Formats: sequence, structure tokens, C-alpha cells
Amino acid sequence: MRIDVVTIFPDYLRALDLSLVGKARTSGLLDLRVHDLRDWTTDRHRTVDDSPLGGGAGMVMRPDVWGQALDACAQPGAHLVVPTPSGRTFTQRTAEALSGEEQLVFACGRYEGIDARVAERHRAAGGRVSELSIGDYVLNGGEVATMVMVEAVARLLPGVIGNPESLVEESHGAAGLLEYPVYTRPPSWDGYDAPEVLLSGHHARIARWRRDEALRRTAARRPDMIKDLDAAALDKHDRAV
Ligand SMILES: COC(=O)c1ccnc(N)c1
Repeated sequence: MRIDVVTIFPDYLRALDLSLVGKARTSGLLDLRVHDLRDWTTDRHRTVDDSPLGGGAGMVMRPDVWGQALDACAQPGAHLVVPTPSGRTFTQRTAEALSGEEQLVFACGRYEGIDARVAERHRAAGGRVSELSIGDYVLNGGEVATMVMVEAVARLLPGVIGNPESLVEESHGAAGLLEYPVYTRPPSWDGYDAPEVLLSGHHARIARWRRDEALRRTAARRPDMIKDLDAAALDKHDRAV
């Protein structure tokens, strides 16, 4: 998969050189390219914004500069992702869908946002556009949200995570639940004991305990997820939890 990120703060994205995404890049599983939007400006001051048509506070990012940048970066069929607080909510399902794309281009907006015609033109040219929010709060720019989404997508690419099995049980995974509490050695620490069942070696009981804890945690913290659960997926015991 190829991911392009266009931003006026390319150094912000340096964190993507590290850890899991960094390894995916060096192994060639992920072709991640970060671009400075100002490389497509033509004036001496490298201007990327202008005052909003219709008046109002703040500045809007110019369509001409963004158009040049996207023409240079987006291959035919590229999926344009615009991080914005006014977007649809980015979820694990969104990450799964995006992980199947050939190319994602993240347009990191600043100021009051990017001129709406940039997305309009990409759609008109047959490209997909997703305006996505990572939650109900406002940031100063799209860069942090882009890093969140790039990590969530990259870890789903085949070969990036060592054990793909772990993707099934994690929160918001295939089970549709939050993950159960986890423990490691020592079994007793500072007067606190790990649940006995985890030391029993009885795999069926351990699996059942984990399922119960996932159900309890989801019901307590995210009751909205319980109602979305496929009823058939809940067995008789689950319903008793
Ligand atoms: C400028 O971008 C944002 O403020 C932003 C982007 C994505 N999700 C959000 N919740 C905010």
C-alpha cells in the first residue's frame, strides 16, 4: 500500500518513522511518503492560505496550491482522506476498509480548513474522498489525526503485525467487544493476585472467563456496542453474564 501525506508541517509526521509503521516502511509493506505543501506554492512567501469568501474569522487553505499538490501525489483511483472535526467518525471498520486501498492521500488541513472545491474536484475526477473525524474535539491541524489513522490502517496490512490472531480479540475487533483485562507475571504482586482461572491451564475455562470479562466491560463502558452485536453471536451463557 502507498500512503501520501501532504502537510505544512512534515516534521510532525516523523513519529511514523518509528516502531510498527517504521518497520512496515523499511520492510516495503508500506510505501509512506510525506510532502511539504509549500513545495507547490509559487510566490516568494510560499503562501498556502487566504481569507474566507463570505467573510468570517481565520484563513482558508487555497485550492490552487492543494490542487497542484494532489495532482502531483495522487495516482488514478487514489482515496483522498481529509481529517476534519466535521467528518464522519473514523472507526475500526473505517480502518479495515481503508487498509484495502491501493493508495491513500491524507490532506492535512490547518487554519479554518481546505477550500471545499479540492475534495469536490477529486470526486468529480472519479476519486473517492473521505472526510473523517477521530472524535468529537478540535485540533489545530490534521497531522495528529493523520498519524492516528495511518497507524490504525498500517497495523492491519498483512505481515505488519506478527500474530494476526491478536487482531481478532482486541477491542473493536471481529468479536465486536472491548478486550478483556490482561495480566502477566508475577501471579501475585504487591498484595494483588491475578485471577486464579488464568493460572489453571484449563483453556476452555480461560476462554470463557475472557469472554465474560469482555462482555461485562463492554456492557459497562460501551453499551452502544452491545446493541450492535449480532444476536446470534451471543450464546446462552453470554446472555446470562
Ligand atoms: C484540523 O483537524 C481537526 O481538528 C480534526 C481532525 C480529525 N478529527 C478531529 N476530531 C479533529
